[in-house]
Amino acid sequence: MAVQIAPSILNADFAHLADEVGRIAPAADWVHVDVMDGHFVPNLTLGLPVVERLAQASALPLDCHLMIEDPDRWAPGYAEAGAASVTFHVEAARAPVRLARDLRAAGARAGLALRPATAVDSVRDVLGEVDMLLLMSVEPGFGGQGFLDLVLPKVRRARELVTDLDVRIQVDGGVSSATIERCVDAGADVLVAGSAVYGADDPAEAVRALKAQGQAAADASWWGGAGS
Ligand SMILES: O=C(CO)[C@H](O)[C@H](O)COP(=O)(O)O
Ligand SMILES: [Co+2]
Repeated sequence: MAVQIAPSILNADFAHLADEVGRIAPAADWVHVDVMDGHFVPNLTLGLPVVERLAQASALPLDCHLMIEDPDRWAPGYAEAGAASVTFHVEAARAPVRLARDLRAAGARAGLALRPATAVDSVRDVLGEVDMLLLMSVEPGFGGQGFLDLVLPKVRRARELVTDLDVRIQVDGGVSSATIERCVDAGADVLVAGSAVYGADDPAEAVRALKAQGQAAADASWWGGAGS
């Protein structure tokens, strides 16, 4: 299974978003768009109108990470706006199964996100309804935070639980050349990297380097190639 890199534009220049996506487009698999509402997390970023225009302007598929309250109400709009993947937090959703089905019906991949303190086993019965499980390795809200090692056993557990399912495991927060191997070795196959990519002189080259490092770790891992 190919390891994928989804650079987060959280630390990109918001005045030139389309250009910033263009800088990673030659190397990235997705562009990770962090939507924050100032309620679910103590930060406010961007919303539906920006995502709608970015989906039209971007050469990459949009991987929207919704850190918002009431995703049951708002998330399907992101799928309709053109996001290829829409991930909502289980801590905020009232009806995660229905919402995942709504997202898929709207043509998007459905993702379920867990804050660092939320146990993977709490969503095991829902995994058959989603395309991706996002495990946060920082408290959501800000880029540039230190990686929380506590995510690693959660990633391993998640990889065990999706053995017979077509579900990607995404790790988000503090992913860099110093942490990516541990994430992939545990079982992650989609890595979000914000500051490690946009803080580099050559963001596309940073993505290529992370991908090569991640793929080598996957090939050597206990689960390597086991996923679909
Ligand atoms: O969801 C997020 C924060 O809530 C971001 O995707 C994440 O923090 C990426 O930035 P960095 O790689 O700098 O940690
Ligand atoms: Co994110």
